[in-house]
Amino acid sequence: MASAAAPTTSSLSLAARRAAAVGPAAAPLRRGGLAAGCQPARSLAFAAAADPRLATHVASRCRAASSSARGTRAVATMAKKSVGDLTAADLEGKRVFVRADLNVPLDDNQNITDDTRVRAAIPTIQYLIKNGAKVILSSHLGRPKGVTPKFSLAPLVPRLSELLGIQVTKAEDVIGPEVEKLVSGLPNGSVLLLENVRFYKEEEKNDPEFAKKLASLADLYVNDAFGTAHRAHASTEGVTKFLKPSVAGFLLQKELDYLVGAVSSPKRPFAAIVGGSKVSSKIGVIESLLEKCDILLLGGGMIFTFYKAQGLSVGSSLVEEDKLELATSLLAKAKEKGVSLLLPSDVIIADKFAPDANSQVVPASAIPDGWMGLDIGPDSVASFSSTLETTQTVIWNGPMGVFEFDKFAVGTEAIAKKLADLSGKGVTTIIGGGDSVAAVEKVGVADVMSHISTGGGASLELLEGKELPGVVALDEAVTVARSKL
Ligand SMILES: Nc1ncnc2c1ncn2[C@@H]1O[C@H](COP(=O)(O)OP(=O)(O)O)[C@@H](O)[C@H]1O
Ligand SMILES: O=C(OP(=O)(O)O)[C@H](O)COP(=O)(O)O
Repeated sequence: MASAAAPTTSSLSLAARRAAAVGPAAAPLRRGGLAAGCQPARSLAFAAAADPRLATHVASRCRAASSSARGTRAVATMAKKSVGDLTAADLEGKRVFVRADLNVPLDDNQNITDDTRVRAAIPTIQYLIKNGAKVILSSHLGRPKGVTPKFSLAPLVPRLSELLGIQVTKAEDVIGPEVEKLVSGLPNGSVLLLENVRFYKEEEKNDPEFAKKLASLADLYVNDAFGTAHRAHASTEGVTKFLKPSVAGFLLQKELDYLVGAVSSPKRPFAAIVGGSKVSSKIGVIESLLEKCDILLLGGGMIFTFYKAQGLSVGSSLVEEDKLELATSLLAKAKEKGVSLLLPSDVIIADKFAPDANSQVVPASAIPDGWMGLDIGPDSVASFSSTLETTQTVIWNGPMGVFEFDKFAVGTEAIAKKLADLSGKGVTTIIGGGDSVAAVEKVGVADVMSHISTGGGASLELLEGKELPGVVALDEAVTVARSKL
């Protein structure tokens, strides 16, 4: 069984949580894709920052086009009414319940150590306050069991106020008379942050009575909590039954545009890079991407299960013995679908699972007993890089090696730099949450990527082709496309 254990996710910060061609050598690439101008390329992200309504309209048009062109259920059902569809006439003086994902990492002194999710929540809130709404902002933080002071949302207030340029008020509770009093005193264009919604166990139980109480605070609902959209909780799903309209915020919409829209109708060639520790946790993603991509590059701990399935010696590398058949069938499936599946041709091996392990580069077919592969080697980096040069869209999920150890972060960092380089050349680059986001941030190239997901679990579910309850519950924007399905 596996002898190399990956660091546990709980030991990492949120950010950190947060080739030998063995398939067909050079299978012909499928062509096709969506009409020009309908790719959610970087220009859309910039447009969203400058004028969210513009981005909304471009994105809606693209989603409508992709739905009718391909008739895919996932794309059509993800076409949701947007906050950008609401005007000042809809919003002025209205109480708007905004569910955001402000689940940020805090240090021992309650300082925010990564404010990505706070910054990502700003465009929606800003749009609402500019249009005269009264924003009732809700989020969870951590996984508290009941009221737990260290999980209070109080540390969020200064950063939110700074980013919004107004003083955000905070309620001491989530529902109840005190909160109602604060809401009734809100002036237009203000923000009231509710306390951690998970202080109520009814939240995660999606209790209808609790959802009704949340809803009673407001006139309409905006869900911008992408990172929590895979949870059917009272503030993400239940509340929509009592508030109309229920619409998507700009962040949620952008995540869907990239993780569903760009992946369903990519500019081709479309490459997927999948890494991480185990093949078992990425089966759904690999199977789903095999239906869509032209090229699949595999890295991380999972490659050793593929090597072993092909009869190679893997030393004491991470192997899932019960997934050998699965690995063989995934290779066969790639061949059948005409997808170029590349495994690394060389690896960096270590004599122990530790940052100071002795290491050497060996061909994938020559891992000695007692040594374990912890990163992809230089030939693989070169080969993956030249393959990526041919692409127009790349999605990446999972590191190429044990990037938490500097010695074995080289492959992951090289891929991050390559994607940054391609992004600069107009390739759509999507980083699908989890540890690859941490790697991109570590290399300092996060800003140049087309899209970096703010949700690990949520992006994984989307990439597996699942629908997210927090999205499904929102009002539809496109009715014509649905009726064609
Ligand atoms: N060769 C390897 N052997 C053991 N663990 C690995 C290897 N390559 C990567 N990992 C580990 O995989 C973990 C990330 O896996 P996973 O959680 O599946 O990815 P993600 O968070 O991106 O979805 C990292 O902690 C990394 O150290
Ligand atoms: O951090 C989150 O998810 P992620 O770790 O999968 O990115 C979200 O805030 C969801 O939190 P949860 O997994 O406690 O529901």
